[in-house]
Amino acid sequence: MDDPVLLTGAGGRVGQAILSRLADEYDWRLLDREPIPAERRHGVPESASIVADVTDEAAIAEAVAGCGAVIHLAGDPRPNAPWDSVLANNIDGTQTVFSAAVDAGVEKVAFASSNHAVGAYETDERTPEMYRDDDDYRLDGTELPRPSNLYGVSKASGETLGRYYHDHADLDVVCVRIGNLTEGHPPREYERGQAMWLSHRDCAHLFDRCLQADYGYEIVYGISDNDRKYYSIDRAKAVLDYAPQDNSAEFTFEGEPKGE
Ligand SMILES: NC(=O)C1=CN([C@@H]2O[C@H](COP(=O)(O)OP(=O)(O)OC[C@H]3O[C@@H](n4cnc5c(N)ncnc54)[C@H](O)[C@@H]3O)[C@@H](O)[C@H]2O)C=CC1
Ligand SMILES: O=C1O[C@H](COP(=O)(O)O)[C@@H](O)[C@H](O)[C@H]1O
Repeated sequence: MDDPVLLTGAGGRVGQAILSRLADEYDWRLLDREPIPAERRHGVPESASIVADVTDEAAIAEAVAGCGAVIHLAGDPRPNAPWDSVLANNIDGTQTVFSAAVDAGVEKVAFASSNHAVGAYETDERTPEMYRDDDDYRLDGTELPRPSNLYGVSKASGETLGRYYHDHADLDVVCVRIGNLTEGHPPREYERGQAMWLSHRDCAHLFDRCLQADYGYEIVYGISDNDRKYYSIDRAKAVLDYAPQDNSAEFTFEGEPKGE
């Protein structure tokens, strides 16, 4: 990807996992509604950092002009976020980004979806067994959304907006149902979190592949190669050439490295 890449939500947790490892690999444009301090730009110049809300059509049109790709992360990430917030930040904001991307002739958009788009598959009958490494239950991205909450509804809506802009405007879209991103170790003493752990380096690698690979419309799961898992990463491997390096089984339940 030689053209500039717009990274929305660049100042947040996922944005930092990506930028801290890939700052030198792309001609980034960073966008966040909060100013991004120098230490969180990782060498990207201030002139390439835009302070704007993703619901601001004019600002997003300007931000995306000339870009070849967008990684769209900006939004309210709280599983308990209220409807008014996810409606504005996650649904309206995502529609604004997809629409502006199409108008600007952007080639591909990687959209940060979530495990909460499908959280209701975790029924009382299946849990906690499905979080364990001896259970073979898998979601693979072909299943219908079954959101956990209104935040999950907003993420399913983003996936559907991506489908719409792919089908009607030929935009290449990959929706990454991100699991649980933590730095340095998997979520501590949390079976579900350890089954859907996404390490920082696997996160950066996965979004790098989203920028490099060829695809039309895809839904993939964004987790590390955990022994415990109920999300298949086969599609991400096949389509994106995703090759994760981390596995929550290399840590104790308390989150300490097991060592050799
Ligand atoms: N952290 C995780 O484990 C997971 C994150 N995700 C998704 O990944 C994306 C990023 O999440 P995090 O980095 O964890 O959240 P975060 O809250 O750390 O970062 C989000 C960033 O987006 C910005 N932002 C929020 N609303 C905005 C708006 N209307 N306009 C412009 N900027 C806005 C915030 O200022 C913040 O810097 C979100 O869409 C979230 O739903 C999905 C699954 C798991
Ligand atoms: O989508 C998200 O999911 C992760 C994991 O969910 P949790 O309910 O197990 O915490 C969450 O940490 C993150 O904030 C959210 O954006």
